[in-house]
Amino acid sequence: MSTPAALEARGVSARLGLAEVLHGIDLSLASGRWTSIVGPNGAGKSTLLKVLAGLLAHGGEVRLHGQALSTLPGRARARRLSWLGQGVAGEGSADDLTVYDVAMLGRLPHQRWLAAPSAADRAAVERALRSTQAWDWRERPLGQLSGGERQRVLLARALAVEAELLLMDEPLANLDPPHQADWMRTVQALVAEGKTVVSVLHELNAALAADAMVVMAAGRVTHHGGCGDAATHRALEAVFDHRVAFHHVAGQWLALPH
Ligand SMILES: Nc1ncnc2c1ncn2[C@@H]1O[C@H](COP(=O)(O)OP(=O)(O)OP(=O)(O)O)[C@@H](O)[C@H]1O
Repeated sequence: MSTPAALEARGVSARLGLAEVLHGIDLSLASGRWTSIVGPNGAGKSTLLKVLAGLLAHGGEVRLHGQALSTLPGRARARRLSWLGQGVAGEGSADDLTVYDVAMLGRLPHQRWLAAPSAADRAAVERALRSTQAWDWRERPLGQLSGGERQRVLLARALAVEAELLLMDEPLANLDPPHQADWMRTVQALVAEGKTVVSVLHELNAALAADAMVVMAAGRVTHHGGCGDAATHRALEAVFDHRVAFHHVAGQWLALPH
């Protein structure tokens, strides 16, 4: 790639329980671009994203703009790298918090210990909640929201960090079509500002709108290339048992299952 790498994985392996689920992954993700990670269930996509975020013990090395992630102090890493995980309702201790306070959690890496939020923190939270159209619910507890509403609040929390790099695991889960389109516009705006976005996506058509795609199967990267490249489409066909076909419609690639 001609653009510099925001994130690099070198010889990365990872275990969950007794099983090794990532095997020798080498990857270089371009800065200022949106990369989608796709592959069948169990391929290791979420595990790889957690390793790239520094959230999971692993073999090998992950570098953020050339610096080993393991050498970055936690707060500095949390300011530079924002994480949106799979927010399953009822599993989080945040359910009793208001929407506003959940989004404010995204500002923790910017705040001094026990300090009250600054005007900049409050402005970032308001911007983030407004951009995901969650501002009107700011007084409601997270636990009382629908799945899609909750997802928009968790996205706002990730945006409120205002990090240079955003890692998102299935960000479109539970979102209705207009809010999926809004998410894509948000990502495009972030990339236009020079930020780097990496997202695990099951929705192939959304994933094909990215700048680049990482295809995974059985704990390995089988392909990394442009979303419009024939080689990328062949790699997707291979990992999905030749049950997807690609069509170029109205200026964009669509993948249809068959
Ligand atoms: N605690 C665990 N112990 C052992 N294996 C696990 C554990 N958790 C997950 N795995 C296995 O690790 C592999 C990778 O899981 P991962 O969640 O990274 O896959 P994924 O590509 O994100 O899948 P999906 O598309 O279904 O979300 C899977 O085969 C899964 O069964």
